[in-house]
Amino acid sequence: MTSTVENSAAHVPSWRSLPAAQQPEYPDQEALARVVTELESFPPLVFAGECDQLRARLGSVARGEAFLLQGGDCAESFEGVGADDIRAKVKTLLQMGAVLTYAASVPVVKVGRIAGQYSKPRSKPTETRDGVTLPTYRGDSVNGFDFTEEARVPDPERLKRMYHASASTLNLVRAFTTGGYADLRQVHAWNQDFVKSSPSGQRYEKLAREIDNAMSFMRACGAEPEEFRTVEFYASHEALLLDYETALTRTDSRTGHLYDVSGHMVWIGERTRQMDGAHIEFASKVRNPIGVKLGPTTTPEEALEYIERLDAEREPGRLTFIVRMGADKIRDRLPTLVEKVTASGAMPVWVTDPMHGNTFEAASGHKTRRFDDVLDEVKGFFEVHKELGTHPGGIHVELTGDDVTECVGGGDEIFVDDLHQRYETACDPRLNRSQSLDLAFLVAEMYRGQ
Ligand SMILES: O=C[C@H](O)[C@H](O)COP(=O)(O)O
Ligand SMILES: C=C(OP(=O)(O)O)C(=O)O
Repeated sequence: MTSTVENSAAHVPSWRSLPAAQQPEYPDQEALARVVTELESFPPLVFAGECDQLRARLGSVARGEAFLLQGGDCAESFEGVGADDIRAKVKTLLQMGAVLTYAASVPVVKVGRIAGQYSKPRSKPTETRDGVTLPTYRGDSVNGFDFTEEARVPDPERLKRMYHASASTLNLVRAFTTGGYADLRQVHAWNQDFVKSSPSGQRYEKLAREIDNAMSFMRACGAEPEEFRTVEFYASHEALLLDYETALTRTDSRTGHLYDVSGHMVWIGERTRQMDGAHIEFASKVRNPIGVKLGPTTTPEEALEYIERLDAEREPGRLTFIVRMGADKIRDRLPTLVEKVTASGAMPVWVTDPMHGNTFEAASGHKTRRFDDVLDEVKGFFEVHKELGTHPGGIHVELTGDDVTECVGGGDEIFVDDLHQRYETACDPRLNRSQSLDLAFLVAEMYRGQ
């Protein structure tokens, strides 16, 4: 991972002249220009070689040899850059990874929605409370969550805070995943604060004992691979704010290619995937593995055009389609997409995001999701792939390591009346730790049945 990445200020990025949806309207353009110049001088957050490695891992997923677990916050916050918060998220993903690897017997590629997920596209530009209308909150990278006029003004200085928050997070994630915390001999330790109180924790503990036995057996046979001690973990976020992503796009001196060094993988969201828009053009120019969210209105022709634009070489691992149709639509809409894409000879990674198509507002006013709808969309995704003989490549979920009450249902059931108890998300409702583990067990069962 020694590639040097140079600043690409000399390149005139083609995407800058195209319409870009969901960008903040900064009142002070000179301040923005100063911040962008500063960001261009900052070192990369990830190395180009790491992005290549993730592309290769996703290539295995595309070929049906591995499974992608992508998850983390809906919106990271600058306040959440504490060790406890980050550890809880990493721990949850490691536990889910252990469940999937062991119970589904498949290598799991672990990618966090982490260290860069600070920007949110919104349905409406404004929010009204008690007759007062203010600009909507667009993530800590843009404006403040507080409902005040001052907080809601987009501030370019926040782009620098996003960079520094991402750097600290990534630093800790790297320490956790390579410095001993992710050692498989810790499978029990990850569960310690959790096991007694929760059914999923108890189920996990049983699985951890089996993993322990399997490892003891392997050690007795003289085998203790490096993979037991460290975990490959990658960072991803939505490439939404093009001022930021462009400033962190650099030329890799090894190859001369552009890489967005703000994260290993970036995705283009449902609201910014316009074919003639700046986001798709941007994604077409960088060599990172790219995700595109596909909502229920996506046509097969569009999917094929994304492949032409983003993966003309048909390189397995380059393009991931993150399907978020809703539990009520996936069985109807996904089959034609998969059929036509497969018939074209392309081999994208197919991943289900069972969160974004299943949001509704509870009577209390909380945005929420039913665990059963999430599960049903995942089931639909597996059914479609089974029917077509294609590979259900992974899941993409919004989750947290904390015991929040944002989504209803799950084995340790949360009811609509519980939502107010710990509703902490800055934007969309996340699965809590227990619901995340429940989901991992159920997905492992579905994968085995495939
Ligand atoms: O996380 C995704 C979007 O940013 C989010 O669903 C938008 O939410 P909104 O419809 O409340 O704007
Ligand atoms: C905004 C998101 O999703 P989508 O683009 O699918 O709505 C997200 O994943 O944060």
